[in-house]
Parts: sequence; structure tokens; C-alpha cells
Amino acid sequence: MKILVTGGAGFIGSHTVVELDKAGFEPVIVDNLYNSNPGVLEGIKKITGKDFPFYEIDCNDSEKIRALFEKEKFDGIIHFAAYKAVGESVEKPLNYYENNLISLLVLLRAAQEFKVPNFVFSSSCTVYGQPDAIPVTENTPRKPANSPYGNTKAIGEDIIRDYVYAKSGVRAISLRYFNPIGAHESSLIGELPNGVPSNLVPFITQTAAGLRQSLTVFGSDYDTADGTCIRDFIHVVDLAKAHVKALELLGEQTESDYYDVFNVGTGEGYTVLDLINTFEKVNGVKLNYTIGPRRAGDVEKIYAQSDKVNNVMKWHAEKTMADALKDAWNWQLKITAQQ
Ligand SMILES: NC(=O)c1ccc[n+]([C@@H]2O[C@H](COP(=O)([O-])OP(=O)(O)OC[C@H]3O[C@@H](n4cnc5c(N)ncnc54)[C@H](O)[C@@H]3O)[C@@H](O)[C@H]2O)c1
Ligand SMILES: O=c1ccn([C@@H]2O[C@H](COP(=O)(O)OP(=O)(O)O[C@H]3O[C@H](CO)[C@H](O)[C@H](O)[C@H]3O)[C@@H](O)[C@H]2O)c(=O)[nH]1
Repeated sequence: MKILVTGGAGFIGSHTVVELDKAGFEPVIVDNLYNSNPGVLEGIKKITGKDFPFYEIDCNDSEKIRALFEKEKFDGIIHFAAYKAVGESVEKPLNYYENNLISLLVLLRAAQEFKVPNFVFSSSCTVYGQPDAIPVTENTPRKPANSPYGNTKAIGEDIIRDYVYAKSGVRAISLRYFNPIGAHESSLIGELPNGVPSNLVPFITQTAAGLRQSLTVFGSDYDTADGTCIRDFIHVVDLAKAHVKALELLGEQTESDYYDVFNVGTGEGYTVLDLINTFEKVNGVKLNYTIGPRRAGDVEKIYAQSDKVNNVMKWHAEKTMADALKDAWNWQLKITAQQ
């Protein structure tokens, strides 16, 4: 089974390529390297011993995507490629709508034209906004998005649902990721965004490594045990494995208009300070941080109810937040030593 992995040189995509290979799928990577670099492909090669096809293509380029689909006969698509910085999306909404939605339309059109039957979409728990009750199930109502980025995920889900139900011949699953963190245990791939990280854990590891002066904890006056936000932090390798399960589930469907959504989280919520304390403890390092004001658009607390993904996909988180923070730190040490 040949699987197109868009954004396959990115953080979650690269770990998914490794898990796809382990499960016997043949990944083909497409990435424009906007938020990644060719070193990721080297890391994947060292882990798997294989040199998967890589195309440096922008997914918005419908001609190049059509040519690719003509050349490679795909059995499935996992669509990771997108911009993901929430704050930046508020400042540059059109960039986000354009990149995240046009690429989706281009791929869905190609899937229909070239009869690729399976599609997995990277959605996000951001579609729940600040839910009235936690943990959230897939039936928890979606709230209006807090940011243009979040809106691209909500609109993306709706586009895919309408497309599947219009008998496009493509079955699809949207995975609503909670907060992926960590790195591959080999330290050969991990999270290395271009520029200043906007996500918590790469900012922490870069600060602990001395590349950044200090982490700012955004807000300590939330209605939580220690006043900082609560998130469901999931090891990126566990999340990667959920994509394999999603493809397997799609393959079992007899109806051509199957569409479903799944939360992918651990089912446990931790505060930002819990995470910082665990990072310091498991790695024996001291983190320089200060408490700052709240960040606009942040949700106070959210974590997943993961019964559906546990029962229907037979997927369970296997790794802990401590495992993820050890792996993230080992990865940071490795890349810092190389720089
Ligand atoms: N990391 C998170 O916290 C998180 C949570 C929920 C959902 N998601 C979603 O998961 C997906 C992957 O996230 P990630 O954390 O791996 O991000 P990432 O930035 O590391 O990976 C995305 C990859 O897509 C590439 N890309 C972006 N636009 C492209 C385009 N037009 N054409 C080709 N390649 C393009 C980038 O270069 C990058 O390598 C995204 O859709 C993101 O919105 C991420
Ligand atoms: O320097 C930082 C960075 C983050 N945080 C806090 O750490 C928590 C996690 O923040 P992230 O930016 O790592 O992730 P978010 O929870 O904001 O995640 C959002 O953005 C992600 C993509 O960047 C995903 O799409 C995700 O589903 C969506 O909710 C938040 O409370 C945030 O305020 C800090 O205190 N300091």
C-alpha cells in the first residue's frame, strides 16, 4: 500500500513515515520544506534503512500534484502539510486560509480524479475551543474557532465530510490531535521548527540548551490547580501510530462514503507547570522561566476522552509525558551538539 504523506518532513509527518514503514506501508513524502529541512530525510533513512521517495512540492501547486498522482499510484493519503502557528495566523489570516485550505482542495480533487480511496486529515483539538465540560468527546460541540488557524481545521473537517458524503469515492478520517510532544527514541528525528518555536516543548528544550534565554509561561491566573493552562500532552510516536490504525480502519470499511472523527490524546490533562517540573526532574536540568501574561487565544483547559479511539481503532497511548520529555531533551542535545 503506497501512502502519500504530505508534510512528511515535518514533526508529526516524519515520525509517521517511520511507523508506516514498520507497519508495511510504502510512504512517499511531499514537503515544500517551509518548516522543515532535508536533514529530517537523513534521519528517517538512518532509522528505517530506506530511502523513501521525496518530492519537494508545494501542495497548493495543482499541476505538480496531478503529475505526481499520475506517476505514483497511491492507495492512501495522510495530509499533514499546513501552517500551524496560532498567533501568526491571527496576523496573517489569508496566508493560513490559502495554505491550509487550497492544499486540501487540491489533494481532494486529485484523490477523486486518480481514485485514491483513503484519506486521513490532521485536525486538532482546537476545533473544540474552550469546551463547557472536559474531557471532550467527539460529540462535544465544536465552538467557533479562536484563531484563523483553528478555523482552517474546522472548515477542513467540514469540506472533507461534505466531499465524502457526495460519493467522491474517497473514505476519510479526521484525527483531532491534542498536544504532540517528544521525539523518536533514536534521537534521529524530533521537533525542529524553523525560527522561534511557538509551541511549548521546543521552546523549553531550546531554552534549557542555552539557545534561548528564558521561557515565558503564558498566564498563571487560570482556574486550574496551579493557575497555568491544562493540556493533553501526547508522545509524537504514539500519535504517529494512530495514523497507521486510521489507515487500517479505512481499509476495513465496506461503504465508500465512510467518514469519521477521532480524538487522539492520552485522556490525561497536565498543567504547563506540571510539564516544566517533570522536564526538570526527569532530565536533571534547571529551566530558566518566568511567568508572563496570558497569550491571546489560549484555551484554559482541555484534554481528551479517548474511549472512541481506544475501542474503535484499538489504539492506546503507550508512552508517558515523562518519556516524551526525556526523548525531546535527548533530541535537543543531539542537534545542539551538531550545530
Ligand atoms: N504540532 C501540533 O501541536 C499539532 C496539533 C494539532 C494538529 N496539528 C496539525 O498536524 C499537522 C502537522 O503538524 P506538525 O506539528 O508536524 O507541523 P510541521 O510544521 O512540523 O509539519 C508540517 C510540514 O508541512 C510542510 N508544509 C507546509 N505547507 C506546505 C505546503 N503548502 N506544501 C507542502 N508542504 C507544506 C512544512 O514544511 C512542514 O514540514 C499540521 O496540519 C498541523 O496543523 C499539529
Ligand atoms: O512559550 C510558551 C509556549 C506555550 N506556552 C503554553 O503552553 C501550552 C501549550 O501551548 P502550545 O503552543 O504548545 O500548544 P497549544 O495548546 O496552543 O496548541 C494549539 O496549537 C497547536 C499547533 O501549534 C495545535 O494545533 C493544537 O491543537 C492547538 O490547540 C499553552 O497553555 C501555552 O500558553 C507557554 O506558556 N509558553
